[in-house]
This record gives sequence, C-alpha cells and structure tokens, in this order.
Amino acid sequence: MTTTKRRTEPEASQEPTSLALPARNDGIPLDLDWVRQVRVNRSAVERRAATLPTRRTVKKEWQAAWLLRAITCIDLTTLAGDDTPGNVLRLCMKARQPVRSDILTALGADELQVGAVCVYHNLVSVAVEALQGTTIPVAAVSTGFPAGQNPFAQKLQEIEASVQAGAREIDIVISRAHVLTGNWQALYDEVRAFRAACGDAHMKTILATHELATLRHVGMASLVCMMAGADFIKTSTGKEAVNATLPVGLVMTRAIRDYYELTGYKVGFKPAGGIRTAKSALDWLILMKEELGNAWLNNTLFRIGASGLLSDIERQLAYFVNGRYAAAHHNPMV
Ligand SMILES: O=C[C@H](O)COP(=O)(O)O
Repeated sequence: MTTTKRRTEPEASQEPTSLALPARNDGIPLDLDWVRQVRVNRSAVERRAATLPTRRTVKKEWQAAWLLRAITCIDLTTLAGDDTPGNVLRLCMKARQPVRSDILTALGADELQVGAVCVYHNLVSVAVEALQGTTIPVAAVSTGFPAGQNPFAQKLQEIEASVQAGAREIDIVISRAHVLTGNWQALYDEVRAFRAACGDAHMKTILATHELATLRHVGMASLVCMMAGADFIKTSTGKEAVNATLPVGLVMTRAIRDYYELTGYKVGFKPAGGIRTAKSALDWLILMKEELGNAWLNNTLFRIGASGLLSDIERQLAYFVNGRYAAAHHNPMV
C-alpha cells in the first residue's frame, strides 16, 4: 500500500524493551484525503506475499522457540452454534496450560499461556470465572458477529453487556456496506461509537476482508478504523468464504506501519480464520517481523485468532522433543 503522508518527528524509542502495553490508540480525526490516497498494487502485493514464507528458514530449536511465541499470541477461540459452558470450560483449561508440562519441561520453557480466550457474548461469564487467578483476558465477539447486520443501538448494548460481564477485549465487526458504498464518514462514526462503548476494554476491529471486494478497500478501511481508535485491526470472522490470507495481511500491516509513522500510535494486528497449522503460524510471524519489526512480535500487538491451531503446534513441539508425532488423544483441544 502506498500513501504519501509521513509523521514529521520520529518517536524517540522505536523498539520496546519489555512487554509493557503500548499507549492505546486514541484515534485521530477522519482524514479523508489520506484515505483516498491509498493505492494497492495487487500483483506486487501477491508476489511479495508469495515470497514471505520463503524469506526465513526457522528450524530446530529456533522453530520451537517461534512456536512457543506463537502460542502466547493465540486468541484461543470457540465460536460455534453448539458451544456449551462445558466446552468453554475445557477451552479455558487449555488456555491456562496450552502445552503438556512434560513437553514444556523438555524444552526448558517456563509456564506458558495463550493471548486470550475468545467466545460469544453469552459465554463470557463462564470464561471469566474459569480464568480467574490468571492474567488471560476474555475476548467477546460483538456487534452482531459475524454479519454485523443488527440495529446500531443493539450493537452498542451488546458491547456494553460483554464489558459488564467481564470481557476485557471486544472483537467488533464493521458494517461492510459502509466500505462498499464508500461512506467512510459512516464507518468512522460507527467504529468511534464502538470504541466509546468499549471503555477500557481493548477493541479489535474485524474488517471481514473477503467481503470488501478489493485490496484497496481493505487498505482504506484499515486506515479509517485506526483513525477511529481501533486497538487492533483483524482480518476476518472465520465465517467468510475466504478468511486470513497473506496478501490481505500485507496490506493491513502496511496500513498499520503508515499509521504509526504518521501518528506514533502502534496498532495491533490479528489474522483470524482458517489458520490451523504450525507452518502457517510461522508464516504470519515472519510477515510481522518483516513488515513491522520485533516491536510487533508479542501479544500486546499481535494475535492469531484460531480454534484449531494450538493442536498442531503442540503436535510439532512433541515431535521436536520426542522425535515422533503423538497420537491425537495426547494433545486434546477441548
Ligand atoms: O476469530 C477467530 C476465528 O473465528 C477462528 O476461526 P477458525 O475457527 O477458522 O480458526
């Protein structure tokens, strides 16, 4: 993505030395000139995305270390019609101890936990209770997830109810119609209102990129959502026909870079949907390192939304430790 804007004074410290939370993105007034300047060269983006997985070879103990890092960035998710308090409880147990202790010990790793547990609103209180005594936040999908076709007032109430129930992170969906009709002011106002309703809860803004028609729209919507105060921008609900892809990730991370260079705010990135293999988790980590640098390689600025990824990562770690794959029942998901 190319834009011509640049921040005039670079921030003094570019790389964090600890995992202290970055300053929250307060947003800025809607800058329509900047939004309209966005251009995306689709074939260049696709070429670059295709080379990303080949740019770094991460093997052996380095691969194990990267996979452990990936686990700490997972928003461990269940968003199914047949979710019950029981399977959310089991998911929370997994979130507390995502990898078998014998494998962790063999890797010389400390205790490990995932980035968050992500559920539908009605199961927030179950997850909050199950995670008591940990620092793992509960994230709630909201605003008429996944289609976002509920009345606006109802969307605000849903956010407020999830925050009230203890969700510390809210994954909202945008109205795709605002993007498809070029109504950037409406998108800005909507996301700004969602951010106000979130209060202290961090807001991840789901673009549902596959439904935005073009990569340019993805870049424009990313910018508008950040201007409106998104703490994270997120690719997909996991329910679109195509979910997180590297070309979309490239456009969104470059929008994050442009926004940071102009405003000084670090906005996080969350690819979600269809990410199921350890190999793909490595690809996403490589994208983050290449496009945004080490500052974005931790769970304050990077999450992977996934329901099935952890099983494969645990399987690969077991292989690294034991030299053979464990049977599926040795690493149950829930
Ligand atoms: O936000 C997370 C996604 O809904 C998870 O999608 P997934 O089930 O394809 O991993």
